[in-house]
Order: sequence, then C-alpha cells, then structure tokens
Amino acid sequence: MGILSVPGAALAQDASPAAAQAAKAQTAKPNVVVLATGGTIAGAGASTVNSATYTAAKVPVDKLLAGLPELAQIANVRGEQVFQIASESFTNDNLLTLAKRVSQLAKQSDVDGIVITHGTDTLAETAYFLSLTVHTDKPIAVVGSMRPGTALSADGALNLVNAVSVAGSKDARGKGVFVTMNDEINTARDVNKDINIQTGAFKSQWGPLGMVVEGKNYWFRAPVKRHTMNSEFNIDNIDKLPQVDIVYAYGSVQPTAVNALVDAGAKAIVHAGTGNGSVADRMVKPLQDARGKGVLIVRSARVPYGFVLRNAEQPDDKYDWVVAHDMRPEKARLLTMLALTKGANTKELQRMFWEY
Ligand SMILES: N[C@@H](CC(=O)O)C(=O)O
Repeated sequence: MGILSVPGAALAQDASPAAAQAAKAQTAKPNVVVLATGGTIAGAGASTVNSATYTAAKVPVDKLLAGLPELAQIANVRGEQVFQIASESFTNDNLLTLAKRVSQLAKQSDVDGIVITHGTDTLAETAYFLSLTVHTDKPIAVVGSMRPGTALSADGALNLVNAVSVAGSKDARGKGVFVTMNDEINTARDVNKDINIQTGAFKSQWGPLGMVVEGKNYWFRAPVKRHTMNSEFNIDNIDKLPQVDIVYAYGSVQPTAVNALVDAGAKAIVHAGTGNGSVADRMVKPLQDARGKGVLIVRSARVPYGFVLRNAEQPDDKYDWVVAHDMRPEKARLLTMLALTKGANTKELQRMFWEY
C-alpha cells in the first residue's frame, strides 16, 4: 500500500456492501452542532492590543465558523445562533431554552456531539446545568475565550477547535459535559472561572479530566459524580425554575438581604459563608426564621476551594439546614433549583449535594 493510501481503501477492494459501509464509517467525520450564545469568543475589540477592552457578543456564529477552516478537517460542523449575549446577563429562561435545544439535538441520529460557545463569566454554571439536565451519552463541550478574536494571542480559535474535536470524539462519550479551554478538558461539575484576566482561567480543584493536543484527547480521569444519563433531572420535563438566591457573608453583614429575599418569595437561600461556610451570629436567627417559613437554607462557602462539612461551624441537623459540599454558591443555587422542581425536602437535597 502506498504512503498516501487512505484508511479503509484496502477494505473497499472487498466488493461486499457491508465492507464498503464499514470503510465509509471508518473514514466518516462526526457531525457536530455549534450552538452560539455570545460572550468574548464572539467579541471584537478596536485594535489588536485590546485584550480586555472590547465588546462581547458581536460576531455571528456563521462568521466564527467560516474563520476556522481547520474545523472541516475534524468534523462536519454547522452552527446555530441561540442567543447573542454576554453571559453575565444569562437568566434561568436562557438556561431552559439552551438545555432544551441541546437535548433535542442530542436525540437526533445525525448529531454526534454538541458544542456551546458561551461567555466565560457564567460558563461554568451553564455547563453544570447541562450536565445535570440533559440525558445523553453524546459529548457536550462548552467553550469560551478570555480574549476576543481581534486581540493578539486570541485564545478562542484553538479553544473552539478543541471543543469540536472533543464533542466529535467517540472516546468522550458517556463522560458528560466538558469545558474545553486552554488545552484542558475539565468536567462541568468541578470547573470554575478562577481568574478574570488570563487564558488559563478555568480550573477544577480536583484536576482536569485530560488535555487536547493537536486534535487528540488524552484522558487521565473520569467523573465519579452523577451526570447526564444518570441524572434524576431531565430538561424535557422542566419548564420553570423556582426562585433561589444567594446571600454573601462579610464582616458586619446584616440580615437585610435574607429578610428581603424571603419577602420577595425565595424558595431557598444559598448562604455564601466565610471559611468553612461559617455564619455570623446575628445571621443565625434570620436564617432559622426563614427556614421556619419553609425556605430551604443551603450553607456554602465564599472560599473557592475545599468543601463545607455538615454540622461543623453550625448544627445543620438541629437547624434542618443543608450543606453545599464543594459546590460554589452559584452552582449550589442551580442544584437547589432543580431539586425544588422535584419538591425535594432538606434530606433529599442533602443527598443530591453528595451525589451530583
Ligand atoms: N463578560 C463576558 C466575558 C467573557 O466572555 O469572557 C461574558 O461572560 O460574556
């Protein structure tokens, strides 16, 4: 066989239709749909030195894809513009619309994987929401960029190529939802945006699952928590999310926000506590009162790493509070909203925080 022969050519010499089909399958590229939602990856600045001063959510998805001929070598890619917004403006309705579209596409036999382009500010939240609600074993990669495409050393192009490569890979199947930034493959559950000005912004405290190098995935771990196919939440059955809010702890904090949120109808409050989710003495009673009115109280931490221990710092059993384990407040909010769609009580919600 000559050096330029293509894989499958030897099989194709066998005239049987099955062999021809097998050869075709071997060489066929995966079909990947890119759902665009905006963010810096679709941003544009006035000049190449504008890495931080620019307008997010400007470039339409077709233009983004057309600027990357490399994509055609790895997959049959088509784009859909779902939103064109900066991700700090994402709402619950945006989450529902996006997750439902991802779920529809994942059911199609002509779709092998899905990529979502997204602003980085709330990217980790959306990725976690998808991993909790979309029932599929097809790879879903959420991706953004820290610099707009107009800047020197723009990171979006390679991030997007890597996202398409992961979404189209058979070896990514069943591993859930990924965030593919800065050559790393991180699992949606663990990853967070940890710095607001460098390309290595997305980190998981438990480490990445792997890396993508020159279009090949190198896996080192697999997620152990429940996600996608094994989740008890299914976006196909969810049309509305209940009001869950976050209260931030700091020196001199007063109960004003807790009381206002309860009055505004919050069904649960995530307390972003100091240290190991500690709660100021003057906040304990207002939180207990809220719980007395039926509001679920979730104790999380504003400290980015580590995890909150049950009955350490506060007697959670006695107060009927829940701890968010290692979930940051904004992700604890998502799981709590989903739990409430199922009418979960504090015991069930606590079980979910251990499992997801
Ligand atoms: N504010 C932007 C930042 C980014 O995309 O990096 C956003 O989240 O949409």
